[in-house]
Amino acid sequence: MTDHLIEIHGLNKMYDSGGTGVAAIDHMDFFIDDGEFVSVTGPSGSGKSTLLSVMGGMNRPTRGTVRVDSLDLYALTPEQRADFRSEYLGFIFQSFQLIPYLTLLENVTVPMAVTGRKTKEKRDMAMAVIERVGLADKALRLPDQLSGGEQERVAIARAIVNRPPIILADEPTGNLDSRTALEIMALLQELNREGHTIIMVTHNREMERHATRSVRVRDGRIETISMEKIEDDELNTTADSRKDQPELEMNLDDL
Ligand SMILES: Nc1ncnc2c1ncn2[C@@H]1O[C@H](COP(=O)(O)OP(=O)(O)OP(=O)(O)O)[C@@H](O)[C@H]1O
Repeated sequence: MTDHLIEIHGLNKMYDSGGTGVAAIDHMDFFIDDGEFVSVTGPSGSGKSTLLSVMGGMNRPTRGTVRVDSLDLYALTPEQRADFRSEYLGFIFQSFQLIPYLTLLENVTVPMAVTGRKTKEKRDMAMAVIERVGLADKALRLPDQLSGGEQERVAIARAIVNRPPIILADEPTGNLDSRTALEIMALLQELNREGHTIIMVTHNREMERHATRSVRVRDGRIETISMEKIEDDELNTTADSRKDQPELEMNLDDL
């Protein structure tokens, strides 16, 4: 049994780029504990998205292991890995990846398609997370009838609807203005406080301070990694910087 929720050992990922190998991940070792909110920052092309997809069981590494809750992800069969993903992971992408012809409610219901839950139960669970992210009055709208920040909240609602212990977020604020980005970060912090472990990839170092620990990558390697949680007073600074922001319409207690 491992003590860490996620363990990365000797990780390497090569891509074939016109006959030349590109090392998107060039030997990484680190771990993430249950309850952390880890930011992964680094310049464009440094391997952040590759790392997230490898950690999410979607991109087989060339060498090394990824263990989640002591499961060796790439020793599983593809079916076992798919089951693992639906049980353990919620994904949030920069581009939202909402289905344009489905309502917000239907979009959030999609990850429950394979859960065998009854239709009413799925609808109730979807509505609970939609309320949670402050969009109950817009549940029957289509994605293009929502603002960018609202679409991001739908993407978050969809990611948490199956109550996964781990949320993987790839540039969750990349398409948002700074005020909306802060609202989204506040929502991620709330989810983290309630027990979701979050790994967030971002090129924006401003977002790093909202996490409890940071990993900086460059050229596929770890440049720096903070081993200690970011202190509470630093997080309070973050909270202070949000004082001027409007109250979020969220019911954070009912999940
Ligand atoms: N499918 C692929 N085939 C070949 N090379 C790839 C592929 N995906 C990524 N790469 C290369 O691997 C390296 C790391 O890419 P990756 O997308 O992981 O970086 P990133 O830090 O997420 O970048 P960005 O911030 O621009 O999204 C880059 O050199 C990229 O060109």
